[in-house]
Amino acid sequence: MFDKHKVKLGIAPIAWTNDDLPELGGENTFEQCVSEMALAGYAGSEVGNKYPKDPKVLKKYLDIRGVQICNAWFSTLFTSEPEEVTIDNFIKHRDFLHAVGAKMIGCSEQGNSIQGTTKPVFEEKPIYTEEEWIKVTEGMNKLAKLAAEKGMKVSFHHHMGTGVQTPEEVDRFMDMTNDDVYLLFDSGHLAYSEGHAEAAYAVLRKHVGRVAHVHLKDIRLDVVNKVKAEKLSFLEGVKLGAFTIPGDGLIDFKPLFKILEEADYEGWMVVEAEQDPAIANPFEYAVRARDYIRENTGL
Ligand SMILES: O=C1C[C@@H](O)[C@H](O)[C@@H](O)C1=O
Ligand SMILES: [Co+2]
Repeated sequence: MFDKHKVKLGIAPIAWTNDDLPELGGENTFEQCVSEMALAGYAGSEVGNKYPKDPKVLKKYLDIRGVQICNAWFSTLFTSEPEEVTIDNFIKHRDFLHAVGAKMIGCSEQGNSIQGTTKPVFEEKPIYTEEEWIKVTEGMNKLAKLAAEKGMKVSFHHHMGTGVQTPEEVDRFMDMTNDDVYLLFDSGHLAYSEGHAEAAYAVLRKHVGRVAHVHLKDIRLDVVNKVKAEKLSFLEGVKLGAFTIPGDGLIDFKPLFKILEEADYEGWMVVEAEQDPAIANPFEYAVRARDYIRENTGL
C-alpha cells in the first residue's frame, strides 16, 4: 500500500485541451477543466496554456477546488540554442512554479525533437551526437542547481520523437547526469517506443531510485502499430488515439505500482492521457482512471 502522505495523485489538462494540437478541446474552458479534475478526485494538476499566467490568480482558482500545481512542462533547447537561452527561460519558469507552490520542474529536450512536426516519429527521431549528449546532460546538471536554489527539483521526461526515447537512451542520460537530475517516468512513452509494457517495467525497476515524478499513461497498441507501419507522425498518432488512460490500454499497471511502492516512492503520480476530447470525454475518462488507480493502489 502506498503511503497517502507521500504519494499524491494528479491529472494533466492535456485530455481537456491539448497545447500540442490546439484544435483538440479548443472549446473546453480552464474552469471546466480544473473543476472536473477536482470532482473526479484529483489533488493536483499540471499547467496548460489556458491557465492564468499570474500565479496569484491561478492559485485562487485552484485553492478553492483543493487542487495544487504539481509540475509544468519545460522545453530545454540545449541542442539548438546557446545555453543561456534555456537558462533564462528556465529561471522564469522556475520562479512561476515556485510562486504557485510546486516543487518539481519536468523538462524535455526540444531543440531537435520531432514530436511537434509532421515527420514519421519512429523513423526520424533524433539520435544525439556525442556533442549533443554532452550539451543536454551538462545543461540538465546546471538546471538542477538552479532548481535547488528554490528548494525544487528537475526531472527529465523521456519522450517519443526525441533523443531520449528508448530504454538505452534513458540509461545513457541517467549515466551522464548527476544524481540531483531526476527521471520523469512516463509509462506510455516507453511502451510506445518498444511496443510492450515490459520496457516500462524494466526502466522503472532500473531507475526507480531517481524517479521523482510519474506520468501514468497507457497506449492502444493497434494504433501505435499503425503509426509505425504507415510512418505517421507523433501528433497524427495522438489524433488517432495512440494514448489512453491507465486501465484502458496495453499496460497492466499493477507491476509498476508495485515497483514504486517497494522503492518507497515519494511524489506525484499524474494521469496524462491525451486523446481527442470529442471522442473520449475528459471527465468520464478522468473518473475511470481514478477508479482504476483506487482499485489497484488503495490511493
Ligand atoms: O508529458 C507530456 C507533455 C505533452 O505535451 C506531451 O506531448 C505528452 O505526450 C507528454 O507525455
Ligand atoms: Co508525459
